Amino acid sequence: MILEVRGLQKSFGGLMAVKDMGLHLDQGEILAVIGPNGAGKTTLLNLLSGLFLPDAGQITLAGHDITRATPERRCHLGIGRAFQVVRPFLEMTVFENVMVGAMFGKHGVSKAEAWKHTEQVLHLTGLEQHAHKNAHDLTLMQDKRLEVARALATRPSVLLLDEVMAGLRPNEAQDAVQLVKSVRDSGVSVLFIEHVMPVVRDLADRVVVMEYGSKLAEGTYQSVVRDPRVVAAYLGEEGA
Ligand SMILES: Nc1ncnc2c1ncn2[C@@H]1O[C@H](COP(=O)(O)OP(=O)(O)OP(=O)(O)O)[C@@H](O)[C@H]1O
Repeated sequence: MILEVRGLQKSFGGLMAVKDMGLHLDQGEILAVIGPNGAGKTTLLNLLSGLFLPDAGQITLAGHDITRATPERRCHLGIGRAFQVVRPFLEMTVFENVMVGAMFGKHGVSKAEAWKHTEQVLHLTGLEQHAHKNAHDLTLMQDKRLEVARALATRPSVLLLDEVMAGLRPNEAQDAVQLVKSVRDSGVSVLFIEHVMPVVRDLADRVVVMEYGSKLAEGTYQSVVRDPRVVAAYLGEEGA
């Protein structure tokens, strides 16, 4: 087990966004976190990456308690994150964007090592031929690839993906599925939030369903989509 969450809790004013939440991510696993709007998925990711601190509960990464660590510390310890809204350094090239992460993601990396790692990440993410383009000249799919590449530049052991497929056409989403599988095959465990169900079906080894800040169900894609509690949670959303 690479990542474990126990009894996690986070309120905003009177609203309990995450409530007694628990989950684990195994080494080399791709785990989907799904759930209706407002279920607490993004808040969970923010707690994992250190953007928010929880009111209660514990997060461990490879056995280390990171519950109250800063985002920078978590990055150094091996948590990488890619966002739905991509924010590369627009005036820099693709190569430079990845190089920044490779230089600063871990302590004591030489420029030569960072350069080599950048080349490897660009190869893995299919951006080699675009390495010298400016970041503002990329297509949406290339933007997503760069977002994943920037997260990988910091050499994470766990990659958190926040709806990275949003806005992609179905054939592009399939390319993105292949990209995430290649990332896993390179030794990175992946936890992703996703609303596009075919992507969840094709990508996830296991699915955790959240509702009202807590875990409602977990299992294979086929088992959770047939779970009457999960069906009811999603139908409730449509009826709202
Ligand atoms: N910074 C914040 N301040 C106040 N309330 C917040 C904040 N972040 C989230 N919330 C509230 O917490 C609840 C959970 O939100 P969250 O964004 O985590 O859900 P989600 O499952 O990611 O939803 P979606 O699928 O729509 O992105 C919502 O009711 C939301 O309005």
